[in-house]
Amino acid sequence: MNTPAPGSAAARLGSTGNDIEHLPYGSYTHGDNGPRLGVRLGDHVLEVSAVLALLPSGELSDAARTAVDAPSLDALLAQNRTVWDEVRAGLQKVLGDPTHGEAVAAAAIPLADVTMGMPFTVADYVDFYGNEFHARNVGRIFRPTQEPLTPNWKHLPIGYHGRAGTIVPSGTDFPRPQGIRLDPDGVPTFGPSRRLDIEAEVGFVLGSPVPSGRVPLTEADNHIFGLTLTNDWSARDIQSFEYVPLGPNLGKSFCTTISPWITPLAALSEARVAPPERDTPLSDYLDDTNAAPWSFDLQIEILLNGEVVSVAPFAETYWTAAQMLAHMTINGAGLRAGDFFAGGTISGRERFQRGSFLEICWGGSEPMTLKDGSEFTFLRDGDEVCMRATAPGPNGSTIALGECTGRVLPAV
Ligand SMILES: O=C(O)/C=C/C(=O)CC(=O)CC(=O)O
Ligand SMILES: [Ca+2]
Ligand SMILES: [Mg+2]
Repeated sequence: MNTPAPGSAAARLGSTGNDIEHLPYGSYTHGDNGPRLGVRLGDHVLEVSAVLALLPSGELSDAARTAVDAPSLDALLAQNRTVWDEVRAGLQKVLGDPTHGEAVAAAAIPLADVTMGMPFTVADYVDFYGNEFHARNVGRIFRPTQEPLTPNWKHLPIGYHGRAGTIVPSGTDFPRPQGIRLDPDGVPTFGPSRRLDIEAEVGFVLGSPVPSGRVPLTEADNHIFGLTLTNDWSARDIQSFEYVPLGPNLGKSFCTTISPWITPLAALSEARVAPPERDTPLSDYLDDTNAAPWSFDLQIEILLNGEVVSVAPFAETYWTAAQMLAHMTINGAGLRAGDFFAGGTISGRERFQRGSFLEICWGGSEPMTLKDGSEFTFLRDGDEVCMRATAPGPNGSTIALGECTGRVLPAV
């Protein structure tokens, strides 16, 4: 990797996974100050507007200066790729410059001293179903007498609209959801979920609004600002009773956790890989035969109470984020700054590459044995799930995505 100039903030503060090639954004509160838009360098957060104020006057556009003088990413998302790139280049310039190293390091705040909030205001939220291994597994478990893959699956990225208002930043504990599910005798009964689960996903943050419709595959880079690890907590018993025929609703709308750090797309330039080979001809708007590679080499580790229980390979996801975005807008629907979509539960070929306990433990019929010898199927009160991932970064660096953690509290 490029060694940062001695004395620069990058040299003083940067660490593997969070060096000058990464620079994820978040919204932090420090004592009575904040929330403010921050950028992460090593185990510190820096106020973006303060860092960019160190650029020589005239080097930053008014649009960029105004957008970062803000509590979160919202104003920056409302700008466009040119401004996004300008801000990142400005941060890299200041943080790599030894002249500013001492001042920036003195103003840096240890992560242990801040509270991270939602990095942006979620506008609309869509959750896709883009991974073929997951879709086949869930099909077999939920609909054992039918073809696992529905007839539409290879023709379009299936998705449903989720609940934007219950997306929370990592570290937010939540009570076990309650709802109507079948009791052991098959009678619909109200009560706490008995099949509380996770879904390991990558979420994509959108910006550069389009008032109405159509973001072609070639424009995806101009609208996908960045990405974040996402856990779409799912109450399988509530979900499996309610979802016919309109899809998931309360079984998934109680809480969705994201990492508070949004990794900019530019930091993942080296992690981009081709998606799995397509075996079904696609409509022109989805046909990515000759498109730039739009998948990512990301291995997502899933930890249950600190124990790694699965490693989910994102690159196995069949539909790409560019295709999902093209699909979301092909009917004329525009996009707003802060729109967010998750790509679907990530699973691979092997059992311990699956991104949900539903799949790993096959609907509860195949418990897994934890390190302490106990058997596990679905989440218990007090369980904590953490997701983390690394990817190859620019110039030989490593990108460590921000962690996505949550804990289940007893039902209220
Ligand atoms: O009913 C089904 O086949 C599956 C439902 C889901 O798993 C929904 C979901 O959240 C999609 C995903 O994350 O892949
Ligand atoms: Ca999901
Ligand atoms: Mg959810």
